[in-house]
Amino acid sequence: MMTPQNIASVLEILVSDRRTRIGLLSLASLWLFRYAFYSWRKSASMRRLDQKHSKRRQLAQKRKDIVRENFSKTRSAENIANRSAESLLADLKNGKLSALEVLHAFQRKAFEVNEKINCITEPLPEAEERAKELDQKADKSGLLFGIPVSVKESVNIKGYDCTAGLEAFIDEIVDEDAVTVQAVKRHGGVPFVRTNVPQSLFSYCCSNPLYRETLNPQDVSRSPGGSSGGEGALLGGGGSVVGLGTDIGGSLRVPADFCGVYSLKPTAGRISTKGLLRLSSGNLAIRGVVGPMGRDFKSLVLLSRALMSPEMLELDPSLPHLPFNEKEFEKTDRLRIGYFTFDGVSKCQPSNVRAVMEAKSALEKEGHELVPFDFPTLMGRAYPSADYFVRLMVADRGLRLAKILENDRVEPAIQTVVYASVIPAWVFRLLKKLVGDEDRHKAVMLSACIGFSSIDEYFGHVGDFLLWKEAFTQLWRDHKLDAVICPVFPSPPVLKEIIHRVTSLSTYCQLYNSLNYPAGVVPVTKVTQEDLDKAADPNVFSADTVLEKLLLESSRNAQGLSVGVQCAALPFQEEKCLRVMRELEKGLGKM
Ligand SMILES: CCCCCCCCCCCCCCCCCC(=O)NCCO
Repeated sequence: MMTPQNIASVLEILVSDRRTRIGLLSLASLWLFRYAFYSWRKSASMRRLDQKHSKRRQLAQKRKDIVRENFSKTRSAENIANRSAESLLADLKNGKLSALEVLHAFQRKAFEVNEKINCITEPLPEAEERAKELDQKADKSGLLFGIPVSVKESVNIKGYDCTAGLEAFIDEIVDEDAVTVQAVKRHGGVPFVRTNVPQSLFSYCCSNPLYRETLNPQDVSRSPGGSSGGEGALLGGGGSVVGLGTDIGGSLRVPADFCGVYSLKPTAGRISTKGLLRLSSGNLAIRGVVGPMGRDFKSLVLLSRALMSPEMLELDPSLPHLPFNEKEFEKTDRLRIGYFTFDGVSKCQPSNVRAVMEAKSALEKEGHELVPFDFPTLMGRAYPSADYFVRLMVADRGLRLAKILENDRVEPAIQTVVYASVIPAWVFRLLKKLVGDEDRHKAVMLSACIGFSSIDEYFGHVGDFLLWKEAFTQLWRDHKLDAVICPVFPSPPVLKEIIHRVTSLSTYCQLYNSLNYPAGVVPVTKVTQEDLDKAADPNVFSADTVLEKLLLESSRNAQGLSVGVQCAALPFQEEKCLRVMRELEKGLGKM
């Protein structure tokens, strides 16, 4: 038996022998040398990385200086940046406003907002020339003529690197604008700033080692959400009126909800994704999309029209020929709309349930029929929807992401994906057995960590996923629904300290990515003290899972923050989706 005495005597024998002593010493020195070498190599590579970041930030600063000098020449025009795209467009077309003065007003405002919440990565100095060119034009017919448009950093802009905060892409200059940016330009839009994102876009945060953290314009202790967080924050802060974001699991919708603005996640295949950072483009089960965001509803519609215009279709002929259908959007007949406030996975706090119920009343006021659509109960349980989503999102067990991040600093939000990928799947399989299904969020995450042991298993899973999608659509048809309204997120905007932990709570958004249905966000209400009192009362609301408890903590002092609602329609029915959003706006008295 190994007692301390035994060990001591073995050690004594070992060190008493000269050759063993030399051998042990050599081994120890070798190990020390190796350790020192790797530590030196790691710190040298981190120093190189810091230099690379700092050089890139200097370039962004240079661009800021150029732009600041340009807009400083024009007098301050706060009232221009406050106006909707529709009202600006009218004056740009009748010549009361020039594209250059509108651009300068938005640049000034965007810089002002950026000082407080760090939402732009850099401005686009070439916007100055573009605005001047537009001012020389006799033909002012574009849908976005002279309107400044902000663009998420991961959307390609010719002459810039699109990094998503990843070291691997710094200084990789792209040679063509994304199709959506080209479409914006064809319609006379003026891309003017690039907005911040979380590292890799694979989270609902908005922080990366290169451009650092963006804060929520409504409350700087909170996150603007992600991944189109810089966009949401800039729009919510008033520094832009329309912008481009992307979404594979809620990235257009969570930031819109958290920042009190509007967005539309289109059906994958409706708007061209050519020219987006290709991080998850190989995932054909859950497809990433690019879509519009707006400070107000009409501005959102304006950009939606441009992004679904014949001009966009001409730029990407691989898409089905479905130009924006004005007739469908303008229809006024009575709609049958389903609603739900629990998806079977993430329990909504009282403020978020109330938002849906107020949206329901608003739509009823406009003459529409609202019916409960309790799909989790009707389909057995909704747990599979979240489970399908996460498992398919990391079907490679995060290996691709881990490889891209090999020489990078890794943000907390994606550390789980990167570090869990080196742990064998059987460990998670065992853990899942031990933990069970009671904590729904833990169970979903553990499923994701297990991944697939063969392509055969993966194909089988995708096959089941397709059947689940069919069953959902059938249920929708059985209920004769035109659309559905539901929460965007289960709580008000989240504190920045915990935003990296909410991945498995964003199930209301992920649902429509799994289904590939269009879904838009409308801000409906603001959190009240009464909502918070109800949330804190265990007789009214009980948080079930560890993460729901965390969210509840995070909602303290959230009074006054915006809460939105999602409106969804069947695939390729973006116009109907926007129509429901319009009806909701009317019912809420905003139009
Ligand atoms: C061994 C594998 C470890 C995985 C553990 C962690 C599970 C993560 C589950 C999946 C995460 C999915 C996050 C999706 C966020 C999407 C945000 C978004 O919409 N981004 C836009 C991209 O254009």
